[in-house]
Amino acid sequence: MSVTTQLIDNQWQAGLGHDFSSINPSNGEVVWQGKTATAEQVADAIKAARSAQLGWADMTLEERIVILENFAAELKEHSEEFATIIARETGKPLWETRTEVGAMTGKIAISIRAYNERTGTTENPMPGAKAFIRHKPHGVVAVFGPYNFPGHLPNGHIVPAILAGNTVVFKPSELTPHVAEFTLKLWLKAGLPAGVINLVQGEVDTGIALASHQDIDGLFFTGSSNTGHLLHKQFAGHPGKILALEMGGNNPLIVKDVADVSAAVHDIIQSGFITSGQRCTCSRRLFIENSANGDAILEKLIAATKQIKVADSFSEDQPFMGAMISEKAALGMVAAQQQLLDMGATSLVELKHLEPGTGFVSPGIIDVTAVKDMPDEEHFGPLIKVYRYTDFDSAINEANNTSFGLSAGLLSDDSDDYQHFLKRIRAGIVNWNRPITGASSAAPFGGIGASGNHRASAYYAADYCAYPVASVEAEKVNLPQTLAPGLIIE
Ligand SMILES: NC(=O)C1=CN([C@@H]2O[C@H](COP(=O)(O)OP(=O)(O)OC[C@H]3O[C@@H](n4cnc5c(N)ncnc54)[C@H](O)[C@@H]3O)[C@@H](O)[C@H]2O)C=CC1
Ligand SMILES: O=C(O)CCC(=O)N[C@@H](CCC(=O)O)C(=O)O
Repeated sequence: MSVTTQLIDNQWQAGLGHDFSSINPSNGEVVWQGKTATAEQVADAIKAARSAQLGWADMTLEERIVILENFAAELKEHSEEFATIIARETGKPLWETRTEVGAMTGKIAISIRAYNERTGTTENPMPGAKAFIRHKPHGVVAVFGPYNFPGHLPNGHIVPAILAGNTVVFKPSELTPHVAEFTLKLWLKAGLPAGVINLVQGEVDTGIALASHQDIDGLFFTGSSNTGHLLHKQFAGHPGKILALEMGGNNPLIVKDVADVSAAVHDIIQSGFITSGQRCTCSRRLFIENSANGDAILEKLIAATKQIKVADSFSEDQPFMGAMISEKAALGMVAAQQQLLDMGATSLVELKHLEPGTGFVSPGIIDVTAVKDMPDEEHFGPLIKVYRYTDFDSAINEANNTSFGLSAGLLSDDSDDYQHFLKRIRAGIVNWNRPITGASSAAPFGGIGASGNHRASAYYAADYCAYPVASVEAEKVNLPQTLAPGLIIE
């Protein structure tokens, strides 16, 4: 049972709520056990963040950067241990969790650049005074993280938030408590002052206690669209609080006239099946032309999909896909596939639950061209839904026929096609002849519609971590040479 579950004011505490645990989805082993934070512990964490905030913001930017860079050094030093913890708790292959730790490390330098470029201080001369634009932190912000990148995605909110002078109460996914605990241990080694990042762990009730607390100034969320919508409703009537929502997608990838069929198949697989389909950017809908080229791509895709290696995170011969996050998630994908089959879809490669008690599934492809009234749902796993099309514009229209708008892509050798697509497609990430996953931290990252609330993360996270302050300043009060008409001051 972990007694280092909650970190409040740099003091580790056991939770005082109920038991919860995390399970390695590759083999059912219990990875971590602890108790949830109660509403009182959440309130204590917010109080600690509030007490620390002014002191933290009063430090110079350079002083805060030293702590952040120490954290990057700790990540580097403990990278293998950390990648192993992420792999055990999520089921992702080790090669992939190593890249997750790398992305966390890279986030520090990128956030510093973004802070200076997007929210730094600018000074402009004006007659008898100076005009300044500065940025100030909001205060205490809550950060909510998802399970699929339990290190990297919360880090994408936490690093820019504290860099800007905010303090944080972090509520990770209940499926990945060990990753969160290890992250905070590294922050402590980095010399983080008390109260700057507080960790509260638990399930939905802990999340509700944090999100609904009066004394937070904002909430940065990465997670499902359903939860994001609940939070958005909860924040209605609080225009003074900042809410950044990074949610899911029902992302389309259109393929049209490509000479290199193998390259197209590679990009389709990277888009649809990486992380066992558990990336918000994964393509869920694949549009393939009714043509000889389309047939060749589909045939090769089916053959390559059947050969995708699915195995344990630590297999010597590393797999492309590990287990999904849980057996429940795996069975959910089998049920989603069955629902589509019942609606008239045709299975091209069956997604199968591979081993009872684990999250292992094989990747699936299903042709949904004949299905009327397709549900506009994010199926968060390795199932590609194929739509055959004859007319490019109708494919683009159908690609846009979703309430989401996170990522979208076109595979085509014709640049005119891409210009046509780029103008019409509605999404925050639009790629051409590249996978639609693997977005860069050095670019804005966010979607439109049900995918977000116009507060893009990654490079633009700086924008929601601080508010602008415009000032006109002069060293002394000066009487203007010319007074306004009708004004006499003697
Ligand atoms: N747009 C983006 O940047 C990304 C979006 N995602 C999305 O995240 C989802 C997968 O992550 P999950 O962990 O399943 O998301 P989730 O929405 O279930 O959980 C996210 C966080 O919210 C908390 N939570 C859940 N219900 C809550 C409530 N009623 N009140 C307050 N807190 C609550 C959870 O405990 C967790 O900490 C997928 O839909 C995926 O598309 C994942 C990665 C990136
Ligand atoms: O937040 C960033 O620094 C960049 C965005 C990012 O890392 N996106 C990844 C994973 C997001 C997800 O789907 O869970 C990606 O686009 O693959």
